[in-house]
This record gives sequence, structure tokens and C-alpha cells, in this order.
Amino acid sequence: MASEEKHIILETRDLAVGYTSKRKSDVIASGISFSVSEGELVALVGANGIGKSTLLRSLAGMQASLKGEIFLKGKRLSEYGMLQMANELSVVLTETPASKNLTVLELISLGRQPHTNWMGTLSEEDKKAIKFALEATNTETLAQSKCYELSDGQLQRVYIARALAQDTTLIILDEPTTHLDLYHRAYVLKLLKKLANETGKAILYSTHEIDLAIQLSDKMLVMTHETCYFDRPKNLIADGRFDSLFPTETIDFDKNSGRFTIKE
Ligand SMILES: Nc1ncnc2c1ncn2[C@@H]1O[C@H](COP(=O)(O)OP(=O)(O)OP(=O)(O)O)[C@@H](O)[C@H]1O
Repeated sequence: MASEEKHIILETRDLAVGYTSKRKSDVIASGISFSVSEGELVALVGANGIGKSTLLRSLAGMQASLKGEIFLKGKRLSEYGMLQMANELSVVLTETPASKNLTVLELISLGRQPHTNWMGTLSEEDKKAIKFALEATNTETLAQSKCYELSDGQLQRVYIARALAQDTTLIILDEPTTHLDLYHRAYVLKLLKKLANETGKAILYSTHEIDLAIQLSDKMLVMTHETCYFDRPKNLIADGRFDSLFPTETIDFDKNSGRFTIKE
């Protein structure tokens, strides 16, 4: 038990996330308890507006949670300073403000910021990490392009490359495959799986590609209006957690194939 706990990178306990204004707290999701261990790819799924982005932003320390605890490598997230956090956690959000005047190489190099010296010069190790990020995301040929020249799908891979260059133990990605064509969707998800399983990174990503997530993820966090379920995909299927994720008069979940079908 103790050795298992040692490998947990991210953990939440009875977390509630949402928004506060002067007058009230608006809880979007609550009772969220799960963990991501070293070497695991975990998918976060749920219907539109259920709170996936809200949860990911809370886990990345970008907005305060309303209740419960978040631990990063056993230490409360609230106790991390900015630089220390950047050494442990990289984030790829859908609405990442695009520094579109930069070249791809410059943007990816920014991922090395937590590691570079006070002059910001790149060491051999920095250059190696950038080269790896370019190769892994299939973006080498784009290196000298300006970000504003890229398609949405190319830009998405560049943001993933920046996170890889940052070389953190935990990577959080909000819908990393949204703008990608079928080939790059499969490519990126297989890459995330490979990175997690082979380099020991802990990767948490949100997605609407539930079928692909079932095939590729080690574990899944399923958000519903009532509660959140966290388990291995095959256990979630056996427990019927996908059966009523969407209105059943329109969409059916087939337990045998692990796929959704549209009703006639
Ligand atoms: N800044 C905000 N202030 C108040 N409420 C917000 C804010 N941002 C999002 N919400 C609300 O929080 C809820 C969850 O939104 P969120 O974007 O987290 O869902 P999601 O699961 O990521 O959705 P999608 O699958 O459509 O991307 C929605 O009802 C949304 O209107």
C-alpha cells in the first residue's frame, strides 16, 4: 500500500469545483475523488457543460476550488509557488492565449522557461528537450513558421509540444484532439499513452472521444450530474457507467464493442 501511494502524482479528495461571485457560490461539480499515478494516462469525460474544463483549471491552480483537497506529489497544491509548480505541471488548455507572432520554435522553447538560467539561454539539455518535443509531435517542419500561419490542428500540436518541452511529471490537457483530423487524433492519443507508459509521466486529458478514450486510457474519470466515477475502462463498462451518459432515446452504449451508436 505504502509503495503504491508513493507513485501517486495527482490526488483529489472530495473536491468541489465551481465559481464564486460576491453574492453566491455556484458549485459545478462535487464529490470528486481520484488520483493519477506515475505512468498513467487518465481520460476525463462527460457531457457538454458538465464541468470538465472547470475541474482541469482548478487542478492546474488557475482557479480556486470550493471544497476538498488537491495534492500534487503529496503536497497541497495551494502550497506550491509558481516556479515550483511549473517544474511539476504543464497545462494545455483549449483557449491558451496564442502568442501568434512567435515562431513555432520560439513558442516551444518557452516551455523550457522554468528550467533555463536567469539569462534565459538554452543549455544542451534544453535543446534536447525541444528537439524531442518537435519530433514527438511531428512539428519539425513547422519550426520556423509563425504561429499565425498555422491551422488550428497544427497549432494544437505545437501547444502539446510546448508542454512536452517543459518536461514535467504531470501534464494536463483540455480536449487536446479537438481540432485534429482522424490520423492526428489517433497519433496524439497514442503519443500521450506512449509518453505515460514509457517515460512514467502522469497525464490527465479531457475528451469527447469516449470510444478512443476507452481503448487507450489506463483509467477514466466519468463526470455525470449526480456524481463522478473513477476506474479502469473495462470496470466502468461492466458497471454500466456509460449507459446513461447521454439521453438514451438518441444514443446507445454497446458494452461488447465499447462504442456509442446512434439510435435509428
Ligand atoms: N467563468 C465562468 N463563470 C461562471 N460559470 C462558468 C464560467 N465558465 C464556465 N462556467 C459554467 O460552468 C459550467 C461547466 O463549464 P465547463 O466549461 O467546465 O464544462 P465542460 O464540461 O468543459 O464543457 P464542454 O464539454 O462543453 O467543453 C457551465 O455551466 C458553464 O456555463
